[in-house]
Formats: sequence, C-alpha cells, structure tokens
Amino acid sequence: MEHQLSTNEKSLKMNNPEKILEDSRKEIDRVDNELIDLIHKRTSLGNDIVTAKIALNMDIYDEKRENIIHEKTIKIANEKILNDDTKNSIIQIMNILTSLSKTEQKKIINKK
Ligand SMILES: O=C(O)C(=O)C[C@]1(C(=O)O)C=C[C@@H](O)C=C1
Repeated sequence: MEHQLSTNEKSLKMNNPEKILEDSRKEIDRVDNELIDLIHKRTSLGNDIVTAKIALNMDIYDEKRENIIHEKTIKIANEKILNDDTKNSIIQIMNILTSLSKTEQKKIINKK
C-alpha cells in the first residue's frame, strides 16, 4: 500500500530536495524491479504459447491478436487520460514486448 504523507511530512519534504531525490529514486528502483519481473513473466508465457501453436499448426506471428493488443492499449491509455506522447511511448513499449515474445518463441522452436 502507498504511504500517504501527512501535511507535516509533506512540508518537511518540500524543504529537502535531497530527500525528494533519494525517495523518488528508491521508488523508481522498486518500480523497475516490478517491471523486470512482469516483462520476464510476459516473455516466459511464449514458451507455453509456442508449444500450443506447434500443436495447432499456427504461425508465431498473429496479426489479428496484435491488432487486438494495439486497440486494447489505446483504450486503456485513453481511459487513463494519458497525453499523446505517453500514449505513443506505451504503444512502442507494447510493440517491443510482442517482438520480444516472438524472438523467444523462435528461439524455442529452433531448439526443438
Ligand atoms: O498471442 C499470441 O499468439 C502470442 O504469440 C503472443 C504475442 C504477444 O506478445 O502478445 C506475440 C506474437 C503474436 O504475433 C501475438 C501476440
């Protein structure tokens, strides 16, 4: 749970930029850790997916599914009222994640 700062803590922080920097960097480290875990988790799912695709005689690349992911990403970004720059960056990140998944799936096929 996020810690809610009291008014007293907030005014203390305002006068202490070193503390703001230190705390913000600690929080960024925590977020980065979570992101790395989530990226690893998403990429690892490629293992099961490629096994299923081989059994179903499907290609790794699925344009229809990638379009759904693209539309879903835009919908979520709009709901969260993100600005266009942030929205476009998130779309790029999602493209990187699907590419990563495809690369991993190809590696698994080549090992089989
Ligand atoms: O859902 C799939 O079929 C996947 O292989 C996963 C994934 C993705 O990363 O989301 C990757 C490649 C496909 O083109 C579509 C989606």
